[in-house]
Amino acid sequence: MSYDKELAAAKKAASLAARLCQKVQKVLLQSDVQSKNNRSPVTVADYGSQALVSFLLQQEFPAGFSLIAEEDSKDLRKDGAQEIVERITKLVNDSLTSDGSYSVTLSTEDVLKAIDSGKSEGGSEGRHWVLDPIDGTKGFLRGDQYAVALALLDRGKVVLGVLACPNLPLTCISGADRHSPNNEVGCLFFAEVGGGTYMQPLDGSSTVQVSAVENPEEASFFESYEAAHSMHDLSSLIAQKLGVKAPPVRMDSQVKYGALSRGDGAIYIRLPRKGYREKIWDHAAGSIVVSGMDQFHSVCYFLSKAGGVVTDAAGNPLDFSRGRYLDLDTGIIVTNQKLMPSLFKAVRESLEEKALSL
Ligand SMILES: Nc1ncnc2c1ncn2[C@@H]1O[C@H](COP(=O)(O)O)[C@@H](OP(=O)(O)O)[C@H]1O
Ligand SMILES: [Mg+2]
Repeated sequence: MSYDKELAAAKKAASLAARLCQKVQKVLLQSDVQSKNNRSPVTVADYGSQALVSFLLQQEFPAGFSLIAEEDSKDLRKDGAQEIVERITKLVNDSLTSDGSYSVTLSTEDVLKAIDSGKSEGGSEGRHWVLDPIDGTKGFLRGDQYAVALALLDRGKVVLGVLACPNLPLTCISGADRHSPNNEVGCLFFAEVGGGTYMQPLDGSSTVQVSAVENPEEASFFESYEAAHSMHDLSSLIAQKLGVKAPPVRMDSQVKYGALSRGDGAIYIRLPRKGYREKIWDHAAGSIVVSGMDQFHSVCYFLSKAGGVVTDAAGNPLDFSRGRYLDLDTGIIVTNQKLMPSLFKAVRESLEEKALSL
């Protein structure tokens, strides 16, 4: 089955949302940033991105539309939030107008409704879109990396994924190529089941060929920038056992999956503390961008030769069919098939050494 129409719509929606985010990141107002009740930050760009993607996908695929997305409009419907809702609405309408192919103007209520369309519970039946409107909000606020991450599930499996990464350089971010004179940023990664993974500039249309990591021992490994999101001491022990020489590359969001898919690194280790529940929108698009690659279509020589794998820390594939959460007891490991056995050995030994269980 082909998902070409869905992929084209997803690329367009994620690109437009990324443009909205770039605009906000450039001139971030204090009032643009709010705090959710779990105390994590949320911005007008998170809401605007979700409203925009939700609206565009619903226009395109109205029948049985289902979206699982991170944000909801609860805080925006509270007293005193009118001004921020108007700001979000203007951002969404400006983005639609800037594209030229839409002649609609959304009301504030349309925008709130579009945000709330993301409340689906997902599951193993039917099709569900999965959206993180800004993955890496903390990175976004720091002026660092973030991604608009959009995927489609069909009967519980990820069948396409798009990662819009506005601040990721077009060329390799680690190793010898790091000092490339080309400092253009903005990448769009996309993958469709059976179709391979591609990357193109966010504001262009030609595919780019990126450099490849050839020696796994020299390859960088990736982890979260935020120490609260992943145990850095444990991943450093794992890397040491593997003999990885390069220091870890710490970055926010699923940009890590995108960068890994093109060979900027060979390993991504994510080891949250016990009790944290991973959400499907934080991994759906990234996982297919890495694992959707094959020898003929991938932009990445190193991973494509070996094949990208995304599993939990015990080596099981991630299960996206169980609703909004991944419900893993363990962390997430991303690598290629060749490195898998030695990496999992190092993971097991390190967990034992730190007296942590899988
Ligand atoms: N304590 C925690 N442990 C693990 N992940 C966490 C966390 N708190 C937040 N996160 C998730 O980490 C995501 C960012 O990923 P990364 O750690 O790779 O930069 C956040 O996405 P949002 O920014 O969309 O909220 C959030 O979902
Ligand atoms: Mg988010």
